[in-house]
Amino acid sequence: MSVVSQAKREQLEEGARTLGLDLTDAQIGQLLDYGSAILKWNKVYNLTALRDPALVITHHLLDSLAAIPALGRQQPGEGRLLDVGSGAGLPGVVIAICRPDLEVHCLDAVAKKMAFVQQMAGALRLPRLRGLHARVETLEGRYDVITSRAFASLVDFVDGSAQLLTPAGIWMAMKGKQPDEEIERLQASVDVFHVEQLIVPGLDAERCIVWMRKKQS
Ligand SMILES: C[S@@+](CC[C@H](N)C(=O)[O-])C[C@H]1O[C@@H](n2cnc3c(N)ncnc32)[C@H](O)[C@@H]1O
Repeated sequence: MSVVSQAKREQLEEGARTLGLDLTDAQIGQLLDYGSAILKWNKVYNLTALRDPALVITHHLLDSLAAIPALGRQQPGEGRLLDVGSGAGLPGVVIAICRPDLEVHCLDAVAKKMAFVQQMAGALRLPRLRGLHARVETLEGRYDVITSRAFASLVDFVDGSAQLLTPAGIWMAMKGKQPDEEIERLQASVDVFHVEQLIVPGLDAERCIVWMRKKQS
């Protein structure tokens, strides 16, 4: 853990506490190692525009961690989760660290980003994490939760992944400002059952999760 210092550990621990997360030392260590790896391998894999470790903590790690309590309320038990357009593995790798009960598949159309996620699965000893290289429209499988962060419009996210969601499954779209226009453009077959505002420690920006499911006919 060379790039991220002790000061960053404290920043992450304090942020996690503010979010009400009771993470173990091992999980904090995995998160810091992951943040360090993003910066270390950035030139090879083209993972992030950020260069400052403090910003990786707030904008990537804490921003993703802010969704963990909400995910726990919607999916308290085990299941299969797909993170679409995952890039460096956000939020999928953070979810895999915090929720070892879930099988987490990160998906991206860019092969080298998923090579990085697969590398993280080994380095961070996360046997239930996988990096999948494919376009979402062509993927096969069934998932209980499908997430995305900074991926696409809600319509494109839902249309592209509907074939992958179990009948009782839920979509978790991480967004900035509440996307009212995108919500209006969703098909009538999609039920937006909750829009949840998030506060990210150290980040002065609007964040929300749009929770959706298929309407039962
Ligand atoms: C803006 S990045 C967001 C990455 C990450 N979720 C984050 O929050 O930092 C969007 C990602 O979606 C991927 N992507 C775009 N279209 C895709 C598709 N049809 N199927 C899978 N991934 C796709 C891109 O390669 C890119 O890595």
